[in-house]
Amino acid sequence: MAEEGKQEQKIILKSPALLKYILDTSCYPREHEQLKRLREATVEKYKFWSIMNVPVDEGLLISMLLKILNAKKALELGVFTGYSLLTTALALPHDGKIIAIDPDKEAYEFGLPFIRKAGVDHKINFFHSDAFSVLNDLITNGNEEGSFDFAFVDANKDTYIEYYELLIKLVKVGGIIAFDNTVLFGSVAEPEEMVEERLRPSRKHTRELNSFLAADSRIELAHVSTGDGLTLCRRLY
Ligand SMILES: C[S@@+](CC[C@H](N)C(=O)[O-])C[C@H]1O[C@@H](n2cnc3c(N)ncnc32)[C@H](O)[C@@H]1O
Repeated sequence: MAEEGKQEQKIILKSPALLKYILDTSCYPREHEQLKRLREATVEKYKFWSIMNVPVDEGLLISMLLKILNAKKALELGVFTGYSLLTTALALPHDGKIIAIDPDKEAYEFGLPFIRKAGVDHKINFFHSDAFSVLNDLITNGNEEGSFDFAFVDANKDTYIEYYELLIKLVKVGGIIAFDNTVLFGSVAEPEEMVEERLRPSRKHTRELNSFLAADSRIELAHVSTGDGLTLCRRLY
């Protein structure tokens, strides 16, 4: 299927066949019906750009992580059509809350009917905005420091370190900040001249982020080989 082919481009496993095996055996059969419909509708409308949706294996991991954390309050930076947002909304309890931020309202509204059908839209507060201003506002005017269990960052790569400095204040001690695309199609490990020119700025920012996080004593770190790379940062103090 076309959408499976797209996810295979994110492979960091031994072979595309191995990823297909994992997706077919353990992931697609476990995918919530509305997530599957949202994923298929996104492929239909956005074609190549549907690759921006978080892949199914990563979604299942995020869902389990949220439940292990007993998370009630989450932040999401970069919503697009809402695959990771719906994943998060399904994993939080009935009274859970998510602040979701994206300057692209049209893509969010495209995914909203699937979120509504899943019965979890009441948990979401969508901000049609750049993430930086909302995060600053939550700190300065919202008195929200130390109140979030989980933050998922899947937005513009050039300001991930700036987002991190705000998010480390907003998540509680023991809470998790998760950064997506931290291997960036494998480009982080390739010499710059081998990387497509359009990817080079994001590759540079992602490499800087990875080194920065690895050296930061405020967090416990796990760089997880799923999807396009998922870095989990658990706030220690
Ligand atoms: C990779 S997509 C997010 C995919 C989404 N997590 C999913 O699973 O479907 C990246 C999104 O980041 C958004 N974005 C770009 N700049 C942003 C910013 N400054 N603040 C918040 N979101 C931003 C884009 O509009 C785009 O929808």
